[in-house]
Amino acid sequence: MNNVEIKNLNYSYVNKEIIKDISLSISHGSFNCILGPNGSGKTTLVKNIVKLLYPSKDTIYISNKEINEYKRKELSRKIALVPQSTIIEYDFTVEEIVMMGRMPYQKRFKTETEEDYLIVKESMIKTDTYVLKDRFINNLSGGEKQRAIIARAIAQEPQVLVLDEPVSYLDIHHQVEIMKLIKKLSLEKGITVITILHDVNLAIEYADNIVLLKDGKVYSSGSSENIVNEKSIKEVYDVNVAVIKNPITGSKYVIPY
Ligand SMILES: Nc1ncnc2c1ncn2[C@@H]1O[C@H](COP(=O)(O)OP(=O)(O)OP(=O)(O)O)[C@@H](O)[C@H]1O
Repeated sequence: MNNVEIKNLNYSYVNKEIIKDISLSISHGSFNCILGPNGSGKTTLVKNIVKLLYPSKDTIYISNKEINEYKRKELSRKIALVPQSTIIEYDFTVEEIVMMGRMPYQKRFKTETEEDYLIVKESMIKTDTYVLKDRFINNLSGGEKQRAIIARAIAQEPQVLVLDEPVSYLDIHHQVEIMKLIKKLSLEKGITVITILHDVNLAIEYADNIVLLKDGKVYSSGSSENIVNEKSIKEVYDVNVAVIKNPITGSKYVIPY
């Protein structure tokens, strides 16, 4: 069953065409990585998928329902975004930020329930942010803040989790922890993951499906076995690479030279 279906999506900023006739079928519970050079349209594509930008009618379907037919709160229960950077104007604590993930489930003028607090606590424990719960978000390091934003998205209990370069600010320990956590959520809870990554090798390790974007078009899409090779990486990123076998995992490993 497909969870996210994109049909002939085009998107332009003012007069500049960025997304050019993209079609993708993303199956329920799969782990998808979007790769491509700077400016190739990755963020613009995911902003369309979460309706931060407005895709034209009949181009994006979430659980077989056209995205424009969703009410905002209903869509927020289906799909959560971890953006590339998050600016928070006011001094909220980590716990308050993560609680914001529960807003799509709360009735107007009602306070948080015990269940909300439980889910918020679990989300913080999973992302290693529980120890930070009373700290102000704007006093945290980039990586700590990023983990809190991921906790907020998890607290949203989405069916589709969309992440824009979620590990860019993280040290190697937390990179691995967060990628493992996202993979676990995908496997155990059947969450569909769509994540932008810059690290091709990380994508090879975690993705069921890789989408290689070039100039706003899908260059290729499929398993790393099928689509990652010297030619595709050269054509998409304009860099020479050797693709070897990872001695630990047995999967492909890309070395630029
Ligand atoms: N709000 C905007 N108005 C006009 N042009 C924009 C806007 N946002 C992005 N662009 C342009 O659209 C193109 C694609 O940008 P996008 O952020 O989608 O690329 P990306 O692949 O995510 O890049 P990166 O890897 O650098 O994050 C770029 O040329 C960018 O300058």
